[in-house]
Amino acid sequence: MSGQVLVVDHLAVSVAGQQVVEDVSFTVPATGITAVLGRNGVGKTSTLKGVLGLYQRTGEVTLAGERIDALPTHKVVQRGIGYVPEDREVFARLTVSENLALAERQGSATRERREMVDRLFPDLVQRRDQMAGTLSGGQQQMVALARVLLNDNLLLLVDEPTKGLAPLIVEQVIEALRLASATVPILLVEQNLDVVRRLAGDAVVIAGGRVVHTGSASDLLSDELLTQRLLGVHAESGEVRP
Ligand SMILES: Nc1ncnc2c1ncn2[C@@H]1O[C@H](COP(=O)(O)OP(=O)(O)OP(=O)(O)O)[C@@H](O)[C@H]1O
Repeated sequence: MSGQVLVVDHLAVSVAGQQVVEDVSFTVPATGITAVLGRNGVGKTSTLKGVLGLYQRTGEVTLAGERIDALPTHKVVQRGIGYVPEDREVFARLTVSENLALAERQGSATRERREMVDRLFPDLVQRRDQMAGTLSGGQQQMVALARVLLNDNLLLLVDEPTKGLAPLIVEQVIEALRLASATVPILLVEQNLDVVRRLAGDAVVIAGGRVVHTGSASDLLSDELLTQRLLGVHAESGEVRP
């Protein structure tokens, strides 16, 4: 396989008849974490949903060398894209182990994968009989990540995993993402630039429905003027602003 797991070429995305992503092109390397950055409402989430086919899209999307842009969402997922949505979305009134059991795709989860997930998230092993709704935000994020790691994915799309979490919990999520990214490449939407600096190899910046910058995340974030211009924030001061 080439060095890219995902190639997005001239993707346009519409929701409720309105175009929310105009023309987005970028590639995702087959290893590590690639960050999608941009001010609020520029279309980061819609880009992920366009790749998944949840929103109507045009353009070319190629996963591991095969076009997936004409496929319905369930086929995209079967080809090997795991999605961790914003706000985690665990089944609150089911236990941790029930949440995980429901995520296992037929023929994909193996004993080795279950053991790997148990090794990555020992906290979840201890809490397997706890209702997911009573977990902390960070633990819920671990459930959400564990669910996609149970399956044999080529790529994970992870949307704002640290949103609304306390700093200590953010540290746990960073560690979980770091461990997860050693097993599968991740396309990460993230507003917290400290998290991006610590995790991401590459960054894709969206503005006005288009990609306005691609390149090394650390090069971008070490360039004060560029970060300020593209994201409206000084690199060392944390969150991307509207
Ligand atoms: N389901 C929807 N119905 C109507 N409009 C939508 C819907 N989803 C997204 N939009 C609109 O599309 C635009 C892009 O939204 P999107 O959530 O993709 O941006 P974002 O960059 O992820 O923003 P944020 O950082 O706030 O999560 C926004 O103007 C938003 O209001």
